Amino acid sequence: MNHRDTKFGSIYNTEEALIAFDALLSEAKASSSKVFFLVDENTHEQCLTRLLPELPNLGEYELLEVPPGEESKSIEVAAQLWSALAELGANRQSILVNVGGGMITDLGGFIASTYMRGIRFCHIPTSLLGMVDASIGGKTAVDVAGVKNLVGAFAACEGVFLIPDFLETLPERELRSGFAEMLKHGLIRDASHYSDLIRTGFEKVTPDQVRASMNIKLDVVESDPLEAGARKELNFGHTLGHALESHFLEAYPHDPLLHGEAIAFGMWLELELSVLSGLLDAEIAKAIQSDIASIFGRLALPESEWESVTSWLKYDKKNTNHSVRFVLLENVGKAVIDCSVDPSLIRRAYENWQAS
Ligand SMILES: O=C(O)C(=O)C[C@@H](O)[C@H](O)[C@H](O)COP(=O)(O)O
Repeated sequence: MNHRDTKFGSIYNTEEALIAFDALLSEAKASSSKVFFLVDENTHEQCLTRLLPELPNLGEYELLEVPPGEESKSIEVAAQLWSALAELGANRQSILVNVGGGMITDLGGFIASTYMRGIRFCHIPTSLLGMVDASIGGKTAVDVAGVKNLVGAFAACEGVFLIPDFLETLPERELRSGFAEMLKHGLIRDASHYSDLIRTGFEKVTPDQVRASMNIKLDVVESDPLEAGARKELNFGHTLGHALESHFLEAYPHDPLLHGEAIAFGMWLELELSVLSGLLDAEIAKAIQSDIASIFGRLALPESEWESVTSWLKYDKKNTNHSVRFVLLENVGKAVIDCSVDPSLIRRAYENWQAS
């Protein structure tokens, strides 16, 4: 089978994914393990209804549904789901199947790894971001007090079943959001992956490119599963990106930035910081920043809002002794972790961004 076994579960690709998932269901049926699907309203309608008829071994199952959007990735929704699992008779033999984007796989992974101190779970990522990033590597989390992924745990799932056909169900904005994480993989580890993606564009992303991006993430995660060092590279664009995302969730709850959009702007800013810190050639940064702007547009952010954005930096998990640590680039494909940056440079990066 064309799959890759990892410390955080096996990854099954394309044609093999349905067969492998059906085999898991068959095993669950044989051992009378109760199966629960976690979906949001969109993935229920557009993905689960397409998936279920393809599964000859699907027996009885229970459905858990949450509203779409980052607001569902909360401790309150997690508590409702724990209660629902208990009421529906979930036990240590049960398996939770998370069908959705990053919000569903982060949330579902979190409730499964904590319910009864951990039940089996697997992911069927339906968004580009879920496929190349969120479903891989065992990070589970909910947002607390507005802080992205503040509470969670590393937990291994039974498997990630990758069905690229689900990309057809995605609105353009979601596809573009996931593309940001693919660009990130190229920027931190593989210049040719980056150029290939820029040549293709997010609208025409191919299953091969999805697999290539996923494999970059897997290589990083396998080398440092618990983020003691190299895995921090995957946080390029996320220090300021998460701060932007938290600010928008708080200030514009009905029109927040998507995760990948925030990360794209975060990467623009952290490229600028890489130049201002003397690590990266300004021309190289300018070319990538122009790629980012042509895909994600520009974001006008008044100074008063920038103050709010920077106030979220104190919660970043990479901080050391209360000092913010960035992941910067010294070249395309070469990231540097644990970079401390003078606050005046962060301010200049913002000013240059707004003037660009
Ligand atoms: O898997 C990782 O490690 C990452 O940092 C990948 C990120 O793209 C991803 O968004 C992750 O969920 C962010 O994690 P966090 O540790 O910064 O909350």
